[in-house]
Amino acid sequence: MPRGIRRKGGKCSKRDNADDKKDYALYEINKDNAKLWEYYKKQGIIPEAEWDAFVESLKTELPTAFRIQGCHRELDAFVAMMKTRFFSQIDETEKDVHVPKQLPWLDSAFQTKMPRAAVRSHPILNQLHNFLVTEGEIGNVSRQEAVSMIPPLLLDVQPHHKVIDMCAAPGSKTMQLIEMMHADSDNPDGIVVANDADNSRCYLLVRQALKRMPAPSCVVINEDASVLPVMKDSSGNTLFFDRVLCDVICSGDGTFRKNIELWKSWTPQAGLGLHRLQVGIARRSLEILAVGGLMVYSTCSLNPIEDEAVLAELLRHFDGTVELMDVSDKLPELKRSPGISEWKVMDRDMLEFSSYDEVPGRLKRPIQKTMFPPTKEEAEKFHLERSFRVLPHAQDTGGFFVAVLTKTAHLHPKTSANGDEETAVVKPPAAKKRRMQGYQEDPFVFLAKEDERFKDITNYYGINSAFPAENLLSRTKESDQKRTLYFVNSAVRNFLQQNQDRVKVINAGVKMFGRTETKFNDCKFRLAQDGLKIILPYLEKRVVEISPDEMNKIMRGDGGNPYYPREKLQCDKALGDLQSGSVVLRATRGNVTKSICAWIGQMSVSPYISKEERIHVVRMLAFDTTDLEEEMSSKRKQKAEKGRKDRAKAQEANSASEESQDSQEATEDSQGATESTNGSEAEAKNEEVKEASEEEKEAPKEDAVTEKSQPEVMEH
Ligand SMILES: C[S@@+](CC[C@H](N)C(=O)[O-])C[C@H]1O[C@@H](n2cnc3c(N)ncnc32)[C@H](O)[C@@H]1O
Repeated sequence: MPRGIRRKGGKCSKRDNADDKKDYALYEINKDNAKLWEYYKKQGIIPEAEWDAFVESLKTELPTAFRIQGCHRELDAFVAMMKTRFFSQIDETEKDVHVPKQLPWLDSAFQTKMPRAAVRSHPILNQLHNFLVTEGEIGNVSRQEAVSMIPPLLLDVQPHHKVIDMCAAPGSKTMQLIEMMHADSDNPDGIVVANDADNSRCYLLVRQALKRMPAPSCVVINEDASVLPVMKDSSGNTLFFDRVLCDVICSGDGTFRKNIELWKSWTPQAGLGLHRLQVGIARRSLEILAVGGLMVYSTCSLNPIEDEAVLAELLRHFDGTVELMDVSDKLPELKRSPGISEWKVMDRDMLEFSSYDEVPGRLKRPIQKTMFPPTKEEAEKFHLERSFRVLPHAQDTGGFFVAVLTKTAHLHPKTSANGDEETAVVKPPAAKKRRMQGYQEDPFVFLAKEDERFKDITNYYGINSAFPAENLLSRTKESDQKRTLYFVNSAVRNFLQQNQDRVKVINAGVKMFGRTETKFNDCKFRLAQDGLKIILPYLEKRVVEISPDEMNKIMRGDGGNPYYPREKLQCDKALGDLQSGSVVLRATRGNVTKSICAWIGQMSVSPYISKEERIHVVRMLAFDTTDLEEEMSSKRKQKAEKGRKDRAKAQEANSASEESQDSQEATEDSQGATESTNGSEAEAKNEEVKEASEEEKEAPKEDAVTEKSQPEVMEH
């Protein structure tokens, strides 16, 4: 099944996986596919001398790779702590035990082999594993394939750029784009638009990327990228992007090492069925690219039909206004193979055609003219050798294809009456817009200047006048005042104001103030940890410095009770004059400062952050967290076990209805690309219901009269 495609309803793929897993347990999977070997031998992509290494590598399990997200200020301290605390303790002389190695082309990323059995039997590997999971939950670590980190690195994203990620879910590259944009500031001027055609995968992106790394610069939209509507900039002109990431849906044959089910199913049809959509998405990407901007086209397929053939068709269509860039000097440590200008076109039965004229009528639809290699003259102009492949055996990774393109002029420039060339024309999509499905999102409503809510907030927290309050919004149809307030930067604000009726917006904004109802304070809004980094520089009240020791105590709670008695804390004096309610506690050790949202009552203090975040704070302030990690890991296991049992029960109950889907699913082939755009409405809705209930869980109880009524500590 093509990468990024989910079969209708998602049920079949889940059951297939379950069956596959059963199969793997009983039999060794046969890592062999005659068509695959024949196809790639004929393409000449792998030098003869490297063929055996290539085959061997595809058959070996992919190492685990992870990246330390660089947009938290303590990147260096974090990496140093990880090396001392874990890497230096690992004894490589033991069987199957490896120290993670830095990726040659990215200092903040590591790759290692961590077989389950070794993790189970070696405490230090177990601790490292728990650490990666905990830090992954709060966005400090991202588990991501090594090669998948390459495309954003070649986009050279700057803080002021307008960036769009055309096929973004589940969002690992979107996170990198955001991270680059936020390298120097928590509130940069640029925008990252993350788009995906699959509605439920948009919510997956929100959950996996933005919940972990909330960013005021990011907006998630749900459109078919090949027919993306024209969007407008703040002046009402066509919106062009400085950077476009086009990491398209593909057959995924670079992922054999990870997706072992591909061994059974792969045929050349996988690539043939996606070529047209890939061209469509990439063409639209170039149409909305600004002159002088960069676009990266990437796939995790080694197939030239999905790679060079798509590029050749783009270069043909854009007729000299678009060029492939020579990026051989970028990421110098990355071993790569240059793109090719000649390749073979074969049908699913391995029948080979040397030109489109040879293709019989019955195959003229699955095999398109644009799949064939360029003519000699075209090849000289196109420089397809500037694109590149990363072959799995070159650096023990997955396989990947990347090309960087730039635009030198608009294809259809529009000339104004006085003769000056205006920006260009981006035509509305040629194809009819597909009817998108999914949950009907509430609108994004910005706070009016005179809004009473913000007046209360300003007085209570001493927010200085430089804070851009006009960038606060709530999600509501009516003038419901009781809602969470989110913050976006000015670029996202302009985007929403101009485009929320043009494209389907799924998500934008960092939670900054949550509604709280207590009789004890004058402000009905508490600070939310997600938005703290942004608002902190503007807060003139309710920020309390405490010692690292006291921060450690508060994070751990008092014998498991999250409400830490004030009488046991030195900082009680510092808290003394403050009215009960939301505060920021700040502690510094060395060059690490940690600020967290908390709630102070008459008698106690409690942190208002997730468990993972509490462990992170304790760790970064140089305290041992082994006990906390172990406790968390055992809770995770219990939860997973319960989930497994619940799923098994549900599966039993559903088995009858699943049977009836079999025949329908058997007819699905690469048409799945179209179906992927439909998503699953029910799934999306479920997701939304889940989000809503999470929100409720977080909300403090109404009108408390006792200490107990303080907000519940979040447990994600
Ligand atoms: C390879 S995945 C993208 C992976 C993502 N860039 C990342 O790094 O996490 C391809 C994505 O394309 C989406 N997709 C498929 N057809 C699409 C279309 N016509 N327009 C936009 N997205 C599409 C799929 O839903 C899938 O999420």
